[in-house]
Amino acid sequence: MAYQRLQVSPGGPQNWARSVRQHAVNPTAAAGNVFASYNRCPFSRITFERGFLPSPDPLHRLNLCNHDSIAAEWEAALGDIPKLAVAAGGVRPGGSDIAACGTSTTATSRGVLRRTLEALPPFPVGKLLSDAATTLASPTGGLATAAAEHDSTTLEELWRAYLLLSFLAHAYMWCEPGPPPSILPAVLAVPWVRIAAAIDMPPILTYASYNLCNWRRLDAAGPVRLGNIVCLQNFLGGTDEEWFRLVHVDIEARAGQAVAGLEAMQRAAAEGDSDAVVAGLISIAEALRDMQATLARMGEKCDPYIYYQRVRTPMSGWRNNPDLPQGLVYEGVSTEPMQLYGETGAQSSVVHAFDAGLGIQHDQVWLRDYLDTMVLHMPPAHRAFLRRLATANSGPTNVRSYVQRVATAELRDAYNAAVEELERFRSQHRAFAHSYIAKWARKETTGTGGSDFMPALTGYKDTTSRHVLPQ
Ligand code: HEM
Repeated sequence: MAYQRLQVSPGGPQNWARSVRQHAVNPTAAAGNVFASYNRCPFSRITFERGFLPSPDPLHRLNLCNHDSIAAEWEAALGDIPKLAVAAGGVRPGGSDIAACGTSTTATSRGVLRRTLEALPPFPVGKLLSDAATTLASPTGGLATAAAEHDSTTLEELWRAYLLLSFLAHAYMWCEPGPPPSILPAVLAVPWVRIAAAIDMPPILTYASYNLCNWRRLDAAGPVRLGNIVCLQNFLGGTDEEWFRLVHVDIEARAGQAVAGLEAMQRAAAEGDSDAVVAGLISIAEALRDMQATLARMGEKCDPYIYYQRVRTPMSGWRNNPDLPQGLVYEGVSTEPMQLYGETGAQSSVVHAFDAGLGIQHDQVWLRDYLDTMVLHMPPAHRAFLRRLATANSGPTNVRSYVQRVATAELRDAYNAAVEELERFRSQHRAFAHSYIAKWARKETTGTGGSDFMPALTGYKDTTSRHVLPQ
């Protein structure tokens, strides 16, 4: 299936934004902009130590649970997902492939998982939003300071609520056997849309909720590295799912050494500081080598067959997904189905940031459009960061142009080494997409992010290598 054809859908990439605007009946709607404000959210600081991962570390549970029994009930349901999924019969292996082979059931079933989630009391969304608005108006500004202490309701709390509702909704959709339902019940849909709107995110499982907000350190003083991190939340659970996610978190942290210096590198280009530009380029190459070393460890504890059969399905969305060709109706929000891409590494800001820093342009429209759409699934602070990097490319801060103009061997070699490492990462990653997905698919399949992924990943890799500068 050609990716270009996949692009044509009634939903459109802005469908979620439009629906959210129309239906977010948020009593604190005026405060919506406050919640999405860049300098107060846990994603606003992009650091050398942890890159795009949030600071402080993600919340383990809603603080509201301390004095709200209904919030505690929702957290308990979240913790029970792996158990409920097993009791209900587990995910449908391999997504729509099995349906194509005629071995799945035809009608959507309502097993114990779906029945349990439907019976939850209304999520305390109004309380969370009004508490957050109050805290943000306070002198501490919503940051987790000593004064705010652990029980303060902050933006972190809204991101935790986003994770909670995203996992519960995707468990409802995908963690029972048989075809998925075409309607998400209001008990899940309404609070999910409202919380997502408040933090300016789409109501779908994103890389931010699946990976960025989903880890804790075993030794709180130790590094964010494999061996010292575990997941906060799983769908089915088990080593393979946990490891798949933790490899992403480790990669995000390792990228920090380079992404946090990208804007400084661009400024150095404008100031003609060649040594600083070379240093920035070397740090990109080093970060990419570290990222490859971590990605190479994926197979240690995440088996390709288990990944394909069990880990992958719950990440799926409802756009370009043959299981839900019309999309999904969010009951209580709209009677029109929404079409949204599922979770994918393409929503990580790291590779987008390196593309921007190195001036790599994906000229083919279908490749560029897909990455642009993935940016809409990132935290607002990261979108703003990528916009700044892209804007800088139109002036003297463009690093690639600077390297071409000054043309010393040292600059060119450092630039080419960074581009070559990015191409190696993409090439290695493409091989993983083949051995973890394409190899097992019995018919053409799309990524959980909805792309025709093998041609797309080849395209991104080839475009990258074409940016190596001639000697
Ligand atoms: C077994 C491991 C992995 C598999 C099977 C896999 C699969 C995929 C697939 C299928 C896509 C196409 C988009 C879609 O979902 O439709 C994709 C895109 C992407 N993934 Fe992964 N992925 C894996 C690990 C990772 C990791 C660890 C990262 C690191 C952050 C990552 C970053 C990306 C990026 C940046 C893209 C966009 C394409 C590009 O810019 O080259 N992936 N991945």
